Amino acid sequence: MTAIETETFLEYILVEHRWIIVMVALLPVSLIWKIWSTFRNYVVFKLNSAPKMHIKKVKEVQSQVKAWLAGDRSTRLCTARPGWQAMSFRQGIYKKTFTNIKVNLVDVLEVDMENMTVRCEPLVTMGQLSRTLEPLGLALAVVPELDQLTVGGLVMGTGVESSSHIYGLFQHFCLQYELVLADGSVVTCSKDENPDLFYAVPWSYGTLGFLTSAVIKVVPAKKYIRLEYRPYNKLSELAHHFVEESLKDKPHQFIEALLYTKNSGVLMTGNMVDKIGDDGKFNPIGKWYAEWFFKQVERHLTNNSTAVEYIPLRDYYHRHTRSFFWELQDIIPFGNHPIFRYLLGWLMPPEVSLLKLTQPEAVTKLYDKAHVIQDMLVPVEHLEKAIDVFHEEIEVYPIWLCPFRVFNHPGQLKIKTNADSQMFVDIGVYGVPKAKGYETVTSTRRIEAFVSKHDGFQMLYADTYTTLDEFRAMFDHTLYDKVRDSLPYCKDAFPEIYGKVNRSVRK
Ligand SMILES: Cc1cc2nc3c(=O)[nH]c(=O)nc-3n(C[C@H](O)[C@H](O)[C@H](O)COP(=O)(O)OP(=O)(O)OC[C@H]3O[C@@H](n4cnc5c(N)ncnc54)[C@H](O)[C@@H]3O)c2cc1C
Ligand SMILES: NC(=O)C1=CN([C@@H]2O[C@H](COP(=O)(O)OP(=O)(O)OC[C@H]3O[C@@H](n4cnc5c(N)ncnc54)[C@H](OP(=O)(O)O)[C@@H]3O)[C@@H](O)[C@H]2O)C=CC1
Ligand SMILES: CC(C)=CCC[C@@H](C)[C@H]1CC[C@@]2(C)C3=C(CC[C@]12C)[C@@]1(C)CC[C@H](O)C(C)(C)[C@@H]1CC3
Repeated sequence: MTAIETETFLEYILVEHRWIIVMVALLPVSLIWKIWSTFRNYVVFKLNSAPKMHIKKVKEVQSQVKAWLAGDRSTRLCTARPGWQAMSFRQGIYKKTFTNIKVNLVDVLEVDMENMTVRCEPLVTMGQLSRTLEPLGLALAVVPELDQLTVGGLVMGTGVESSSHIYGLFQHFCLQYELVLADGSVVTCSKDENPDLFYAVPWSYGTLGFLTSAVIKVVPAKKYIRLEYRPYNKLSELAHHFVEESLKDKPHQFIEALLYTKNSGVLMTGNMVDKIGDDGKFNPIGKWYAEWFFKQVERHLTNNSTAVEYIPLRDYYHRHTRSFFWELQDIIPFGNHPIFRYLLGWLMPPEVSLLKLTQPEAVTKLYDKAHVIQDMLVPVEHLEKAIDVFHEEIEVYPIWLCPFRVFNHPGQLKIKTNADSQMFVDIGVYGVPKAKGYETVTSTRRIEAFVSKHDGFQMLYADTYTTLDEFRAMFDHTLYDKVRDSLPYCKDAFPEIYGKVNRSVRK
């Protein structure tokens, strides 16, 4: 990485040898935190008190909003969840000036086996949910892979994973939302009840109301994933098969690809199975001693032959958690070394919140200057062209490729076709850019322009450098504006989406 000036000795250690702080302080504290939250979840569940408490907890949210309403309304509203706890690189500066509403709703409320749904409060995490559903033989239709992602963040933002080519984004398999609005009322919405609000909530980033629960579709789950790895040494071939697999009438249940260079990558297709077959080996990739998943996948490229493995379901869902995709290698460079894995692998990964809390200004500057974290969503037919552009502008590998379907619903994600849905690909670039002449703002802006021109979208947990007009051109605000006009006090209480996601309101 580029050298950056540091002011104190502690800062020097944090920048140049961040792993020391991580090993000495963050990993042990993370462990204590994990033990506490597991214990707390267990007690709450055993006492089964959460469903009864839900209405009371929603009333607490309402009374905070009503107190704001009764005041001079000179500030706006956001959740009180501190920025360092959120699963993105940035923290919202607006949290300091807006009135913070405590939405302390952390529980799984109900699993409805008949209707195949789960009702959750917004702070339920993906890890908690997959643990809850697994013993019941169920899973979310799509499980965004990082354990700490929350239902609230995924509903108000978006979620995507390797089964999204079938089920779509997180919003596409959410059936109902319960919200506290700016006038202090509680409403529920679904495709049949308050449909405008229902379709405007996804990608609204908490600018229409506070989510207090969501009903989400679940699917039957099996014990293992049979995963087939297919290496390619030509981008056009990989892209062709990637698109072909995603568009099949009866596609594999999971599709994902990792590109290791512009022309080499591994396509993975998977299906749930109950038994381990004899055409491949059992690989529990979630075990503490297991090699990081993206490193294991890379080996299939070197072997240059198709291979099959059987992976336990939860291990598969959270396969990128232990190494934060490939981001942890910049923080703990020896994190994948066998000695480290066998001795301390069980402590991994460190809590993102603790990493964020202890991140000095100098590291933030370093990431600003010489690190990319972006997910760009483009119609799948532009995959090859997009990789060319990404290679020229950024040159970061591995690249994450995940196909997903966007259904032709009203809302901010407008597709330019009359068909029921359109296939997209999420191109995830995370790492240190190697492209000559890379400059954060100008290069990202060029990529954003390419994505917009090709009817794509940018994921907004990442930094957007678009102007308000460019942003409004990328995301259709017609329904969103209509809903904001119709909801009492909404515009007083919340800024527009852009006001919460643009680079200048985040640090
Ligand atoms: C309907 C339902 C409501 C829940 N409510 C909450 C909640 O309010 N707050 C919270 O923190 N956690 C709740 N949980 C469970 C919780 O999220 C996880 O179980 C928790 O993360 C503990 O995981 P574990 O791996 O330590 O427990 P584990 O012991 O591995 O798994 C959970 C245990 O719960 C049992 N179990 C699962 N579903 C049911 C059910 N419907 N009835 C009886 N037993 C069941 C499983 O058999 C298993 O023994 C709920 C789960 C369900 C299914
Ligand atoms: N695989 C995937 O799909 C991945 C997705 N992500 C992204 O990460 C984000 C989720 O991270 P997470 O830490 O869970 O969420 P965050 O705390 O980052 O919240 C994201 C947004 O949702 C709003 N929000 C959250 N809860 C509520 C609520 N109850 N009511 C109203 N608004 C709410 C927040 O508003 P406020 O600012 O007021 O708190 C914020 O604008 C999403 O944007 C998602 O796209 C990241 C990695 C992987
Ligand atoms: C749509 C998909 C699959 C998105 C995956 C996004 C991940 C790669 C992102 C989400 C959270 C994320 C921004 C994060 C980081 C890297 C990239 C992550 C893991 C890191 C770990 C980079 C190092 C930083 O110092 C810090 C610890 C603050 C962040 C935390 C969040």
